[in-house]
Amino acid sequence: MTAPFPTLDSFRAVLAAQPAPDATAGAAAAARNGQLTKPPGSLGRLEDLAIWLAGWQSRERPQASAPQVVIFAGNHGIAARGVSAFPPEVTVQMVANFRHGGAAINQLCRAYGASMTVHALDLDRPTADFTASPAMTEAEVIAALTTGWNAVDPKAHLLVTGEMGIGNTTSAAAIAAALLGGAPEDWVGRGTGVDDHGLARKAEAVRTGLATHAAALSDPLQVLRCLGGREIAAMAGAIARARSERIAVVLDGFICCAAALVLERAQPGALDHCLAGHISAEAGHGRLLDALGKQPLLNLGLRLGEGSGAALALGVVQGAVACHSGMATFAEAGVSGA
Ligand SMILES: O=C(O)c1ccc[n+]([C@@H]2O[C@H](COP(=O)([O-])O)[C@@H](O)[C@H]2O)c1
Ligand SMILES: Cc1cc2nc[nH]c2cc1C
Repeated sequence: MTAPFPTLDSFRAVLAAQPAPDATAGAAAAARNGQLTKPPGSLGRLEDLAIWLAGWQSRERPQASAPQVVIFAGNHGIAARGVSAFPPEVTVQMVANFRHGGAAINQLCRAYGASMTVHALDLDRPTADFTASPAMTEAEVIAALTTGWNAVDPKAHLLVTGEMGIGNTTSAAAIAAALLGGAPEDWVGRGTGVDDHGLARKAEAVRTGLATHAAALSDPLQVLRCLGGREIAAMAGAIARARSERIAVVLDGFICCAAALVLERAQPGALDHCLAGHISAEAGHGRLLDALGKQPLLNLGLRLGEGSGAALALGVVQGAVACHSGMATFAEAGVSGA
């Protein structure tokens, strides 16, 4: 299927016409939850998770055995400004590692029974350095959104969007600063491990980028085009497609959430089908999650990206679904109620 948005304005229209969860299925799942052999509420957030997922999947008993992980890779012009601890060639090298099964995300996909696809977006053609000109043309950002849109398997029970892109924490920080305000220093972090000088170069790059594109920043989709990257746009496209298929999404770290933020700002409520898988160690992620109104499932100090924190959270969702669908009711088990 080709994506139904040849322009950013048509993508905006797609976002404005997305489906809602099925309240009847949610109510049926909540009723079942109330009958299960446990004190009411004793499974905490697992109960809410299963009920929420039932609404999106339109079934009383939700499923989580067939999750999909999509990994998008992109290269960034901003990387030439000394904003990463690693050189840009690592992006293409890690794509090869993903394809050979050697990365962390490959192991986590195996652990949780997730399928995984890897999408390298024009790696030999980095985006423009956003301090000087827009990172992407409209055609380029549409192409990346379309790659993301088309990467989603409509049969998946859940979606994780992951990324790989040297320099992309600077791009994500610029997006967050543009859409949420605050100082560049509030949004830049150590990324792959930059020192204090690298951190200062990141803040300076964000400051210059915001000044260069000031006239365009009132439109979230222009923020994505001017300050984003191809893998960031592809994640936004995949998250939007998942919503159109009513597939719930588990968000990953700082870069994934910056992509998601673009959708939320373009269309409030666009992330109702998303949950925060984890809080990453990247400095601005907690503030970003607060702005999205999402409470992370896990806090493990991860700062890897590539969908790893969200993939780990798949295990929690699978636990929630296993309890909801497999437990006996008080009546079935002959257990006395309160
Ligand atoms: O997911 C996160 O929160 C996260 C935090 C720090 C770094 N990363 C990963 O590291 C890369 C970006 O870091 P950097 O220093 O090159 O901007 C990119 O490939 C991300 O997947 C990811
Ligand atoms: C080695 C390496 C692996 C990664 N995976 C996601 N981002 C990454 C960044 C680096 C540098």
